[in-house]
Amino acid sequence: MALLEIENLVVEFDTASGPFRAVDGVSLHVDEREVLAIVGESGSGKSVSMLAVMGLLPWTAKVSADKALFAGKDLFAMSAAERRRIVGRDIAMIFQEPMASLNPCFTVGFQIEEVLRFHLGMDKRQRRARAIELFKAVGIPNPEERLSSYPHQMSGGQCQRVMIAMAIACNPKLLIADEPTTALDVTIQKQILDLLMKLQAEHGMGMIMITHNMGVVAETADRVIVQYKGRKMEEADVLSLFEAPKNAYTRALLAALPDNATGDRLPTVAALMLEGGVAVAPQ
Ligand SMILES: Nc1ncnc2c1ncn2[C@@H]1O[C@H](COP(=O)(O)OP(=O)(O)OP(=O)(O)O)[C@@H](O)[C@H]1O
Repeated sequence: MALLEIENLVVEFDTASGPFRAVDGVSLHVDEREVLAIVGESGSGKSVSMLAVMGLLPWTAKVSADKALFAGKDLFAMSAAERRRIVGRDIAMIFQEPMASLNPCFTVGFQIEEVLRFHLGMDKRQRRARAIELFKAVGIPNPEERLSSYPHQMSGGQCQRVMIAMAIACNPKLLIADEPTTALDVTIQKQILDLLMKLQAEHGMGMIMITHNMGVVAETADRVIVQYKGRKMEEADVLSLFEAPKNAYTRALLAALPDNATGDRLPTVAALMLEGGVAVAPQ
C-alpha cells in the first residue's frame, strides 16, 4: 500500500486579480522507505502542493483532490483534530529557512520538548532525555547545554539540525523536506543532505525531497516528478530520468546543469526551451 497517494490535486488562491491556480491536477504517490523528489524551478507549485497535503495553507487557498490518502486514511475528509494528530507526528516537514521556522522567543530545547509533549504526552524527565538523544542523533555537539540556546545563538546549519531533530522526534512515517539545504552555506549543504539520507535509511521513512537542484535529485531520489507551472511534466525513476528524459522541460533542466555547460555562460532553462522550439506539455 502506498504511504501517500494523491490524485488530481488542485490548489487555487484568491488574489486581487482573480483566482490563481498554483497547482493544477498533480497526482503522486510515495511508498514506504521510498524517496520521491519533486523538482522544478521557483514558482512551479512544489511547496504549495505539500503544504496542501499538510493542511498548512492560508484560508485564501482552495484545495481539492480526487484522492488524498495517507496510510489509507483520507486526509481531506478527516476532522481537523485527527489531522493535527497525524501532521507533525506521522508526517513531518522540514522547511527551507531554519531560522524562520524556529520561534525566536523560545529556547530550542523548549521547542523540541513541546513536540514530544503534544504528540507523545511525555513527562518532563522523559522529554529532556529524548531531546538529548535526538540532538545527538542529528550531530549537535554538547546537547545538554545546547537545549538552553535560543535560535539566534546557533548557526544556520545547527538550526537546520534542530529542525531535523524536531521532525524525526515522533518517528514519522513520511518526511517532507522542502529545499532543506538551499539557505545554507555550500560546505554545510552536503553534511545536512547526508544526515537526512542517513536518518531516512535508519528509520525506514518515506521521503519527499522538494528541490530545484538536479544534483540533489541525483544524490537522494529513487523516483522523480518534474513539475512546471503547477503541472506534472514527467515522472520516472531517477536513472531513466537522467539517461532518457522524455519531456522538453526536463531536458532543459538537465542541460542547464553546470557540468553540461559548453560556453562561458550557463544556459537558462527558458533559453534552452526557446532554442529547441519546444512548447512544454505534460507527459
Ligand atoms: N498565499 C499565497 N497566495 C497567492 N499565491 C501564492 C501563495 N503561496 C504561494 N503562491 C504562489 O503559488 C505559486 C507556487 O508557489 P510555490 O511556493 O509552491 O513554488 P515552488 O515551486 O515551491 O517554488 P519556491 O522554491 O520558490 O518556493 C507561486 O506563483 C507563488 O507565488
